[in-house]
Amino acid sequence: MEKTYIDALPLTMNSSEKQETVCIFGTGDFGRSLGLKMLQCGYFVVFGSRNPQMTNLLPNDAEVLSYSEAAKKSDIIIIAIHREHYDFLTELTEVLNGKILVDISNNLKINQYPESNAEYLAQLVPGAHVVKAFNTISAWALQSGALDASRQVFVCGNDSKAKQTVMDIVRALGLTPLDQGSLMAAKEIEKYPLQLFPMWRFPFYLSAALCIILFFYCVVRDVIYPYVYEKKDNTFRMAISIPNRIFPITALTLLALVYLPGVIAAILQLYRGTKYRRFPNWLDHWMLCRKQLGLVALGFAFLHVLYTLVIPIRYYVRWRLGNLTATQAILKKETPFSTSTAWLYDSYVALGILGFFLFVLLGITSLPSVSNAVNWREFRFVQSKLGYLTLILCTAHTLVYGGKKFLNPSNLKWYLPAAYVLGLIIPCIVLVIKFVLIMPCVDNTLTRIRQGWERNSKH
Ligand SMILES: Cc1cc2nc3c(=O)[nH]c(=O)nc-3n(C[C@H](O)[C@H](O)[C@H](O)COP(=O)(O)OP(=O)(O)OC[C@H]3O[C@@H](n4cnc5c(N)ncnc54)[C@H](O)[C@@H]3O)c2cc1C
Ligand SMILES: NC(=O)C1=CN([C@@H]2O[C@H](COP(=O)(O)OP(=O)(O)OC[C@H]3O[C@@H](n4cnc5c(N)ncnc54)[C@H](OP(=O)(O)O)[C@@H]3O)[C@@H](O)[C@H]2O)C=CC1
Ligand code: HEM
Ligand SMILES: [Fe+3]
Repeated sequence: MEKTYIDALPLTMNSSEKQETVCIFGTGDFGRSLGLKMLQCGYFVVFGSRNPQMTNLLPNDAEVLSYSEAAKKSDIIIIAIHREHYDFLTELTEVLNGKILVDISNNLKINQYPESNAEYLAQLVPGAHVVKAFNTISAWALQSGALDASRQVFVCGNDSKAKQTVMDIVRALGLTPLDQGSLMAAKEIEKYPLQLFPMWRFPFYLSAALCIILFFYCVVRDVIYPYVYEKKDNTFRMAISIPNRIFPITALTLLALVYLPGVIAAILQLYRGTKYRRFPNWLDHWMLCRKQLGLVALGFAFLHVLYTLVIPIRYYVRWRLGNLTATQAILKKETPFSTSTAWLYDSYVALGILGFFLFVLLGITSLPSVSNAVNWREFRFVQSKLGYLTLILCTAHTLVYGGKKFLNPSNLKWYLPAAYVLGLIIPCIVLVIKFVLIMPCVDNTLTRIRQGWERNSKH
């Protein structure tokens, strides 16, 4: 028989200690991958199968029996079968009674059934202890070892001893068990593998909407307006200069929206005079998505820096510079050096660089390997204190860039101000309110509330 890759693997450790036996129902993708992993981690595995003689894909150290025979061999039975095929388990209630049944199943869509698969299994075999686990791990990741993405195994069950036993197996396989409580949590756990970036949706939709609105705004001001009034074809601006307005303004707006909920939370806590009331759902959800908002903002800031780097090599910039020089040479006219303008340009670029530096630092601290290495106070110092400093620097960068243009009526086109003015609205609101909140009289009250003081305390 040709050597399959399975034979080559050093499957079981030659340990004298008693190998715990685990039974796996189902010899499909997941059953096989989990069985192989368990053998490698020192367990003895018995497979239950409809056709025990078909064992070529299974590790040779494993035993393959009929479902009823296999169930007798172990107190722990992992059901690696689709929920649709559970009904045969009702014929095995005798032998399954008192045993731990591990439900690992997922469905194809959220809320496909009224109850979770694990609760359905508990209804089918009421005498067994059903524990939900492993459903967020993929068979492929188990097999290939590329578990970095999903090392976490969400576990829930009504019998704490049974849950502990399963969590010990999860740890023995080198995975991280997360106790989610009673079997009622199974419904939520079965949703996890079906969700697609749940916390990234709001930031993505918001930034897409911002980019679209800003694109049309800039096209009206920078392309249509000059065409109507000066017959100038500025359509080429849509390649670099308009994106280099859209991206930084989106980055700045999103950055401000990261800190706006903290400010709203503070105002709510001051207004209510307590911290013991839940925030409205929209604010809670917004708070929970701040990391994703911040990282998307950082992405746009990176784009802005890249687009800015290419400004000097753009044909339009070099043409304009060359033209200006030639005109000055012909007219023998020189533009006197203006220190204030030099100051203005260098300072706004310097502010942008410093803002961007801190922005990247925020991004680095949000990497799990870094955020796990700092304590909560350090994390909050970076994320909150330095976060606000980032917002201040980037807002100042934009304000100084706008400089005097801001007040110049000729800058209005069809009464529309320059796009960067729109980008300054939310950051300035956040910074002004934050400035009020850190006033000692306000800050002391807020700190007391956050330490548990209540204005209308009942005790
Ligand atoms: C690039 C980048 C990366 C980021 N990465 C992360 C990240 O990894 N993790 C992260 O959390 N944020 C991240 N953020 C978002 C932001 O930096 C943090 O959320 C930061 O802590 C917000 O600070 P804050 O002062 O606005 O509010 P906070 O410091 O969160 O809160 C201000 C006050 O509000 C109260 N409060 C806060 N949340 C609640 C709540 N849910 N219920 C009741 N009271 C509450 C607290 O008492 C707190 O003192 C990132 C931002 C950026 C730009
Ligand atoms: N694949 C994955 O990455 C993951 C799978 N899961 C869950 O694990 C369970 C198994 O998934 P997977 O291994 O991929 O599925 P497969 O279809 O590959 O295997 C299912 C196994 O169930 C057994 N079975 C028992 N009765 C029936 C029946 N009537 N019809 C068909 N098969 C039957 C079969 O084993 P036999 O022929 O030996 O009886 C079959 O091999 C599912 O609940 C799935 O949601 C969870 C996380 C990830
Ligand atoms: C290395 C860092 C940075 C550099 C060198 C830089 C440089 C520049 C330059 C040269 C401009 C003018 C662009 C033009 O005239 O076409 C500009 C505009 C702008 N920058 Fe930056 N910047 C940096 C970081 C940032 C960051 C981090 C933000 C905000 C999060 C930001 C927000 C803006 C905004 C809003 C504008 C105005 C865009 C417009 O309306 O034209 N910049 N920046
Ligand atoms: Fe969410």
